Parts: sequence; structure tokens; C-alpha cells
Amino acid sequence: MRDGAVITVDGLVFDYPGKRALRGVDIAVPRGAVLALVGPNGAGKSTLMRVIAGLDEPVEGRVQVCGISVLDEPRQAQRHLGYLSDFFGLYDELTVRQCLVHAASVRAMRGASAQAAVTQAARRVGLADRLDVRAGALSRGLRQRLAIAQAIVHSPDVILLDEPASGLDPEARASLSGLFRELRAQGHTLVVSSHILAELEEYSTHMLAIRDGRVSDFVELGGHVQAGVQRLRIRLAGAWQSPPGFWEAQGAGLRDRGDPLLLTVDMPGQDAGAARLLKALVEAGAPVAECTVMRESLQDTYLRSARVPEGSPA
Ligand SMILES: Nc1ncnc2c1ncn2[C@@H]1O[C@H](COP(=O)(O)OP(=O)(O)OP(=O)(O)O)[C@@H](O)[C@H]1O
Repeated sequence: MRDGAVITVDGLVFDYPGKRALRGVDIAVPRGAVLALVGPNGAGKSTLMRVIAGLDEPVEGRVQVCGISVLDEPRQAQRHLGYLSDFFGLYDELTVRQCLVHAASVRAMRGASAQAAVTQAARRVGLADRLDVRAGALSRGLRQRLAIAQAIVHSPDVILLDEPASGLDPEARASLSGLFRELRAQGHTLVVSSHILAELEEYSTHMLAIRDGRVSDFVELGGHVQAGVQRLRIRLAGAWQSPPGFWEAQGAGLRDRGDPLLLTVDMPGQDAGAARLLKALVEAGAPVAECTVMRESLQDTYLRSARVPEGSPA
């Protein structure tokens, strides 16, 4: 899993004066992932982001971004990083263009390449038609977009966003979700912290749950019952009797026989396995009307990870 990881964190320990905020965090974030960073207030999410961004120095541990040590070569690593703090400020008197030119100059971009970066960043966040509007005149949602554009003006591989949707109305949140899906489609790796799980669900591929400075869960989101197995719900248009040994021959586990027209099947092999099973069903005369992969919601995953196993000390 570490092969192909764009962010790796090993044994990270971070202390504030009198407070240990991270207590040995290990993670490997695959390239192209959108990582939902979740956990209760005070769990250590913002601290983890700041340390990955090279803004705070840990007591122990290593952080690499695109294979570059953030602690040993912060400037090199930061070329691959964009970070948006939960409390960001904008220069309200500057126009969108001026804000972005400034952000580009902070990244040592000059001349034509800076201009091109400004135009591209504005287009990515949907502000291309507002380049001459003052930042102070933008709505809250558009200010958030401008702040993100500033963070990604140098087109970093990794984008860290700390509670980017806080304080936004539902419309602005939905539009931000769309932006994150676009950034993901463009190949960026995103780490997004939020307390609103339904929203993270819309664009996240992985969930990292932090509790009391430790990783409590790190999972790929999707229809995984166990590693490599999908739970399929297959709806039949009419009665069908499986031939003897059919499920065993497919390597599939039939779970629920309550409703003869609704089959729940655990099938290994991801989408290729599902495709093979559907072909075999149709060839065996099953009138397949619909097949869906049953996915656990991010909320379910999070709450499951939060549950203390029976018998564990409280
Ligand atoms: N500057 C600081 N000085 C001392 N303690 C701090 C400081 N900043 C954060 N902490 C403490 O470190 C712990 C982790 O804080 P952090 O802000 O990383 O949590 P978080 O998961 O981002 O929380 P939230 O969801 O409330 O934003 C908390 O107990 C917090 O009180």
C-alpha cells in the first residue's frame, strides 16, 4: 500500500505545551485519493494537517509528500502541497486577480507562468469571470473558492483543506463538493476535514478517523464487506431456481433467501467478479432486472469505528 502513496506519515508524535496532540500516527494515502479526515473535536485533525503541511514540527516521526521529507526539505515538499487553514484570511481590498497573483508570487512564480497559473486557478474554482471583483465583495462561498484557488495556484499534487465548508450555506456547500470532485478527477490527492459526514461522503474515497491523537480507523470507502469482497443486491424480474452447486461454482456466498426475487450475494473479485456472476446468472436463465453494490455509508463506517468492542476497557 505504501507503493504509490503520495503522503506517508510514520510514528508521528506532536506536543503542544502541556498537551500531547498526536500519539503515534501512521498513514499512507494513495495518489488520487480523497481522504475524509474525521474525528471528534480536539482529536488532532488540524494538528495532523499542519504537520503534514510542514507548518508545525513534530517531536517524533516522519512525513513524506511525493517522496520528499517535509521535515528535512520543507520548501521542496511544499511545492507539492496546497494547504487551506480553517481560519483563513483574504486581502479584501485586492481583486481576485491580485489575490491570485500575490499567491503565485509567494510560490516564486513570475511573469507569464504566474499569469497562466492565475487564470488556471481561477477557472478551476469557477472564478474566471470575477477576476476583477474585489475579494471583499465576494459572497462567503466565493471567498472560500478564492482561498482554495490561492492554495492551489501552483497546481500541487496534494491539497489539504481544514473544514473548508464550515459556515457555508447548503448551496455553497454543494458547489464546493462539485469542486472537490473536479479536483479529484484532475488527479489531485485531497485531504478534507469536516464534521459533516454526509457531505464528505459525496466525494471521499477513503476515511481516516482520528481519536485522541491516534488513528482509530483508516478504510477505503465503498462496497467492501471484507477486503476484496463486494456485497451485491440482485433483483429478479420473476421466480428463478438456482441449479445445484451454482453459487459455490461462482465462488459466491448467497446470504438472504427471505425474498425469492431479491438476492444478496457476497462476491469476491470486485467489479470483474460481479460481471462474471451476472453473466453466469443470465446464462443460467435468471431474469436479472437490477444489480447494485451495497455500500456502507461513511457515517456507518465512522460510527462502527467509534464503537468500543465488547470486553474492551472503557
Ligand atoms: N495551540 C495550542 N496549544 C495547546 N493545545 C492545543 C493548541 N492547539 C490545539 N491544542 C489541543 O490539541 C488537541 C488537538 O487539537 P486539534 O485542533 O488538532 O483538534 P481537531 O481534531 O482539529 O479539533 P476540531 O474538530 O475541534 O477542530 C486538542 O486537545 C486541542 O485542545
